[in-house]
Amino acid sequence: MKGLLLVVMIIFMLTISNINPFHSSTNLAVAVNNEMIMSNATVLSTDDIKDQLKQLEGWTEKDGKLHREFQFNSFVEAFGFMSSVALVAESMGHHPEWCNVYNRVTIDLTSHDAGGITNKDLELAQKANELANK
Ligand SMILES: C[C@H](O)[C@H](O)[C@H]1CNC2=NC(N)=NC(=O)C2=N1
Repeated sequence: MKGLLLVVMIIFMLTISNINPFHSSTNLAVAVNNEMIMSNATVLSTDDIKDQLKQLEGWTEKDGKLHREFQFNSFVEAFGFMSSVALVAESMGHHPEWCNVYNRVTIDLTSHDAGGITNKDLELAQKANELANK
């Protein structure tokens, strides 16, 4: 009887102290999940960006953002490129800062939520290059 009372007391103490052994796995899962979400939005180091830019034709880092200027044969081609990039950006939930003057499109990429350049920016830059070369 005393043993049962002790077990009940321990469970009660753990419950009110928020150390709940039955849900810790859920808490851990949430923590891991948050880390996974955050890992997508992790700001890259200068060295990492330099390394990645070697495989990213035409892109540079300018004012803390990925930067590239595209030139097309016409305004219509430039606008078509922008339309394609816009659809990709929307599907990613990640959007460019850009400007269009006649047949030229200037794109700057940064992750506003994260406060710097992340893998999402590299991904969108690569996809923009693929669309420009189509
Ligand atoms: C709610 C919405 O998905 C977020 O605000 C997205 C939208 N597009 C975005 N685009 C960019 N470049 N950075 C962001 O942090 C960002 N956040």
